[in-house]
Amino acid sequence: MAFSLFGKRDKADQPEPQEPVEQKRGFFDRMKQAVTRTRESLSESIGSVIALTREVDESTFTGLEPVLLRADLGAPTTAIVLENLRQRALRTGIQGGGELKQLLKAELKQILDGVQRPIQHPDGPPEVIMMVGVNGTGKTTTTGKLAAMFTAEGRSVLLCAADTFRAAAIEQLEVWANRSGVPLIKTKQGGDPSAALYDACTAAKARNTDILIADTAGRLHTKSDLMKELDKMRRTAEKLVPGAPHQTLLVMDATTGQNGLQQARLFTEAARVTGIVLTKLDGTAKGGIVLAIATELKLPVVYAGVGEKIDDIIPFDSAAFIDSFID
Ligand SMILES: Nc1nc2c(ncn2[C@@H]2O[C@H](COP(=O)(O)OP(=O)(O)OP(=O)(O)O)[C@@H](O)[C@H]2O)c(=O)[nH]1
Repeated sequence: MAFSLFGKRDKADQPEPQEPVEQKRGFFDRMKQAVTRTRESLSESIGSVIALTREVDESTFTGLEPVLLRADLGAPTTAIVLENLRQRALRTGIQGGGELKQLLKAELKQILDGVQRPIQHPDGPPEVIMMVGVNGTGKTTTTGKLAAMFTAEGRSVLLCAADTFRAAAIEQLEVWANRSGVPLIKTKQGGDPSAALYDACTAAKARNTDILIADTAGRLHTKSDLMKELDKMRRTAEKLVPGAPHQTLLVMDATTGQNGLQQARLFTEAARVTGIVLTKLDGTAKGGIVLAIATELKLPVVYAGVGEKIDDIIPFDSAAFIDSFID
């Protein structure tokens, strides 16, 4: 197995390419842009708590609680953050609000870092990635964006239209495939998604394709026949490619907040999810859901969707997120 961060794949005989400084800067700026709404609302409310803070005491934490809840950290995560902050504040004997803000940032970053883990890539191609999730979260769009991103990084990509349920999904993916110039394996609407995946795995092996991404139909964890279908897809991939699917990415819509989290919790248990893609981060003031995902799902956010265009996806970086989240 080759290990690396941020979805970068290192070929055994090549030194791992460093992420260019400008590219990192670009990701940082785009993250900052994407969480503008969350930051603005948070900064204002944290600002007013801090303005009242001559000395950090219990009233400071009481003041912070609704602020974190409004940013959608959720009750359990907010309670953990405040308790840890209280302990840290006691230990370090901090005084003013400025120091408190730095401690809060450190606390939040630690939560995110705690669930980050290197992506385990297979020793040889193809790497199989399955996109799963409830309806309308952005699976097809994200599949298209990832295809473009990997292609731009010099990897060969094959797409599999395994969403044979939604009428327009195959055509939609075809449009994305054409945009980034990658081949697509599809079957007709209503066809067996596992059969499409079987063909795609066979083709990816024969063509020595680096990455195969399968877009699957939106489903609820409560639909047991559809969850079984996902399981069948997994088994089909595994039969043809050792260790496949190497990544199962749950696509979550950031704008659905705590409701989405509840669905995701049950989904991750059933579908062996390895990481989260958080879409529509650009459209919400509730970016704190990232922290709730870390504490409650114990899964890393691997990519963030920050718009509807083909390049509106960024590898998730906890430092960039926290710096963008709290000014
Ligand atoms: N603003 C914004 N919109 C997004 C993002 N990702 C996806 N969308 C939009 O979300 C809508 C749904 O996206 P799809 O990719 O069709 O969702 P899906 O999960 O494949 O849908 P089903 O197959 O029905 O489950 C589309 O209008 C996308 O343009 C994002 O990161 N930001």
